[in-house]
Amino acid sequence: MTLTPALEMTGVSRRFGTTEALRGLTWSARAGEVTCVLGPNGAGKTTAMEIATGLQRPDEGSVRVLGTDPWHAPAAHRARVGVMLQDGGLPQSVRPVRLLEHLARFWDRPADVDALVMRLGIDAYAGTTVRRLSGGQRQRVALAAALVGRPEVVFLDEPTAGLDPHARREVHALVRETADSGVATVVTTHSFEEAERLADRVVVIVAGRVAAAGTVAEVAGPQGLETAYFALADGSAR
Ligand SMILES: Nc1ncnc2c1ncn2[C@@H]1O[C@H](COP(=O)(O)OP(=O)(O)OP(=O)(O)O)[C@@H](O)[C@H]1O
Repeated sequence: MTLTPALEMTGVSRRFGTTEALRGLTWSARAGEVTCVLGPNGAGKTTAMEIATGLQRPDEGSVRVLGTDPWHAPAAHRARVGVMLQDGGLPQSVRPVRLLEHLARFWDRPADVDALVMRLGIDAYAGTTVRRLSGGQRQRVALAAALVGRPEVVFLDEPTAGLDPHARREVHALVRETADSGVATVVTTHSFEEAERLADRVVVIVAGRVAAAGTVAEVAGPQGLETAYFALADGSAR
């Protein structure tokens, strides 16, 4: 495990017209750890993920992922970063296994597609095009797509939203293993239970700023994560 964070965001601001989505956001994530990002709807979590993956440019502040500014990063950097965003962005008319095999060819040392497919239960609907999959099935394909390149840093935006309990358990195990293999694994979630179960570190974003960050025990304190979260979210008015 390295001491230099795999991700460092310092003083990042991002405006959309009059909306200040991020207001001096400062946080980091380390290799070999699951960092869970919590925060109310509209707090800026997705914007932070999109900036970290180079899809958006911050108006102010500094961003380093594996030591590189993601906005100006070359293809070789992007190959080291996996991302699963909300709404997936998957091509619609392809069958899932074919899609994953296609994606795997972009990398020198991809994950074993068959193993990933079995692991996430994608084999059960291998013959169905992405368009016809349920939300949860599509979610699992998007997760597999984020991991197939064996990234060093992975951003998973609400990877278990809408999943049934079995799929959620499998995703949790896969997220844990991914982090244990040395990957900096950043997971946004609205579930306290998920954060308590998965997170090595928690970052709570409220109104575009970090309201608290640390281990689950540090952020939760004696009253538990849920109570601490509501105190933070209610205490930081926009
Ligand atoms: N492209 C955009 N144009 C205008 N406003 C935007 C855009 N993207 C995000 N916003 C606004 O920025 C703020 C932060 O949005 P963001 O999606 O990052 O929040 P979030 O924490 O991911 O929310 P959720 O939990 O609902 O996914 C919101 O007020 C949102 O309306």
